[in-house]
Amino acid sequence: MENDMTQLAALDFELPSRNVRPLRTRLRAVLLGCGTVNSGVLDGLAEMSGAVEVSAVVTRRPRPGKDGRTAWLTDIRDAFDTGPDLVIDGLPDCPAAEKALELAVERGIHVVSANKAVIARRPDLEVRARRKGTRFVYSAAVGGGVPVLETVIRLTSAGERIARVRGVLNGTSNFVLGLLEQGTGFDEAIAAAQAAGFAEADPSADIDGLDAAAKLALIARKAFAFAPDAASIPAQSLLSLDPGQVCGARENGLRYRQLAELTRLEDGTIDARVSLTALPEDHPLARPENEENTVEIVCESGLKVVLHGKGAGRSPTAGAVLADIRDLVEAGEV
Ligand SMILES: NC(=O)C1=CN([C@@H]2O[C@H](COP(=O)(O)OP(=O)(O)OC[C@H]3O[C@@H](n4cnc5c(N)ncnc54)[C@H](OP(=O)(O)O)[C@@H]3O)[C@@H](O)[C@H]2O)C=CC1
Ligand SMILES: N[C@@H](CCO)C(=O)O
Repeated sequence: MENDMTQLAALDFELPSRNVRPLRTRLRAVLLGCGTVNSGVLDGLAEMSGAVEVSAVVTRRPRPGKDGRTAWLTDIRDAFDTGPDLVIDGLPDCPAAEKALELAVERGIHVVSANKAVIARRPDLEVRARRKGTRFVYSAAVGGGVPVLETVIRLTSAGERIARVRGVLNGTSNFVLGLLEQGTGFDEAIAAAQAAGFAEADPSADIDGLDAAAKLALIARKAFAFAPDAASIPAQSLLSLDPGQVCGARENGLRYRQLAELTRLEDGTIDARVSLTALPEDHPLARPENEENTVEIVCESGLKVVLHGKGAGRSPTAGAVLADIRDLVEAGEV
């Protein structure tokens, strides 16, 4: 057959380039943590045409003292004393992170965070930031590079009522299940997820479904204006599965997935759960491989949106953090 592609006439239209377009404002930022996520953010900020000056980076272990205009510190309060407009939180779930976000909100500093555990546990921080008129955004906290919260927000802004959100929201558990299917042992599989930078500082959060539950709590805020307690969301641990069961299921055309689910019930209440489910291998939610996430959003109108992509790791997650930063700078709020 001849080439059957339609030739489209090109209009004179200049595509915007995010890399070269100068941003309107310049802001001072503090990076909390410089591990998997924030090391990628730091690299990305260097390419933002000088729109963001990093006044300090805080890590747990000391690093060389000063790098250009950036101070490398181990004390979070010292970093706040550099007078940031923005705090970029790439800390693990820990009391220091919770205190840092409290301090940022108290001082009227904008927050971009990837720290779903802390944000889920402390809905008051977002509420207080909103009252103060400062940004408190966390796109990277759910789905890594997959725009889950962004899509939910967009759908509700368009007047859609969300009925259900369901999918694989934890990259580590998916990665581990994939290795178990191939006969790898549990400990080895978790160690591989840690080495790849997918797992939480305490990987039991991934394995026991707590990370997925925290993500459901954040989705519920945007989908239903409701802040459930993530700790009360029932979650089934991967440890309840025998690795042989995972292998055996695969041989029979089934794939175990850690499924996170949020449903608006007829009486208006919200049901949330994280469970391990053996799905037929051609089921759309069986599709994510390795650290990928797949999420289905169903609206009462019948509209269904399926999102799929890398749910964890340096580059996709840093990309989502950088997009939040760029939105903030472009909005000219700093
Ligand atoms: N990794 C991923 O794929 C994703 C992670 N997230 C979230 O992003 C956040 C960061 O994750 P990730 O980058 O993987 O974590 P890492 O463990 O790679 O990095 C954590 C960083 O925080 C620093 N740190 C830890 N505790 C303290 C403390 N008490 N005071 C000062 N600094 C501290 C560490 O310092 P040091 O370097 O000295 O150890 C390190 O630089 C977490 O909340 C995670 O849930 C969200 C989406 C995806
Ligand atoms: N530990 C998380 C990081 C991304 O949120 C995961 O594996 O999904």
